[in-house]
Amino acid sequence: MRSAVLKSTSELLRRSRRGYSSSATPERKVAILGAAGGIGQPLALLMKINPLVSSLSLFDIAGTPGVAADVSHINSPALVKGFMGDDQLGEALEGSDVVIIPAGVPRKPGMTRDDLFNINAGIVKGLCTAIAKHCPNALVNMISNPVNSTVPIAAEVFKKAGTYDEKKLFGVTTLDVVRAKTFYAGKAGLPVSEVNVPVVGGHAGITILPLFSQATPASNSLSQEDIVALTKRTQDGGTEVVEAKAGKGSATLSMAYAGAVFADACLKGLNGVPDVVECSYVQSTVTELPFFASKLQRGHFNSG
Ligand SMILES: NC(=O)c1ccc[n+]([C@@H]2O[C@H](COP(=O)([O-])OP(=O)(O)OC[C@H]3O[C@@H](n4cnc5c(N)ncnc54)[C@H](O)[C@@H]3O)[C@@H](O)[C@H]2O)c1
Ligand SMILES: O=C(O)C[C@H](O)C(=O)O
Repeated sequence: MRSAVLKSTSELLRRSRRGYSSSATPERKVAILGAAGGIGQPLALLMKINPLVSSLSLFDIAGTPGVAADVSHINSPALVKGFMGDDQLGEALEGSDVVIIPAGVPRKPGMTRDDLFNINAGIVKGLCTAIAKHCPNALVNMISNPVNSTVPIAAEVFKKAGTYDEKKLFGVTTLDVVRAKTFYAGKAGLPVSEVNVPVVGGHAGITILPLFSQATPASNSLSQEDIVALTKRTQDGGTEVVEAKAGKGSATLSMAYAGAVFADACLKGLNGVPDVVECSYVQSTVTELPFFASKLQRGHFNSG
């Protein structure tokens, strides 16, 4: 009996240290802007079942009452509310710890991410202006493309509002990492759950730089041709999905997964969980470029 109690207490402490104990976990509000979209809906589902989320705010220009009603029936702790239209944006954002932005148009075959700039830049500008006003301390996870441009746009909006903190603005490049891990593990015949591959640079074509030389576990079965092919497939991963969807949009399900992984890292960082490491596109001094994706750890995900 005593050993069972000790065992369950130590399990509780272990989970608490990892940020998973409901009694020890701080209340965290997550807002998703663009929550009724192709990424937004499965991302809402994944954030609803994340035990670190206590309040989930789903905002879009249309369709959020239905998504919120649907997701809210899942028996996990997060309280879900839907918000629709500009006049509800402030309330959707108020008190948010993490804001995830998949709002904007996706690519169709033949388009580059840059072709989305004109529409998505305006959407991101409007949403970031509201973030600066209603939750200036939130961590912002930018998914909307072109990420290489929407992140600098967000930075300028926050600078103008006087709320910019370079450690709180992230371009979500996790899908590049997810793809690199999957393709590398498949080719090298390694268990995918044990594989790690850093991806640096940016989030468009040749700016996506998977570092297979730093992949773990290392593989000595891959030739130089294999590495070239893996690099190209990772760089073209988005286009592979856009073409396969044949006009019905770009990656949504794998992106929702990747977005949920990255948001979870942000929440763990905020909760003081040590050793959180993810790649992300951020303001950087790693190269001469003002923004660059690289491995982030302490200092970005928490203040330690
Ligand atoms: N970072 C990445 O790795 C990555 C991966 C996949 C897709 N994306 C990008 O994510 C974006 C969304 O893709 P999707 O497939 O979900 O598109 P989608 O069209 O299915 O959904 C976008 C949603 O944004 C909403 N929206 C538009 N303007 C808005 C506004 N002002 N405020 C709030 N919501 C607004 C729309 O109503 C829609 O529900 C695209 O720009 C796409 O290129 C990025
Ligand atoms: O490729 C796209 O347009 C969407 C996204 O950036 C992706 O990498 O899947």
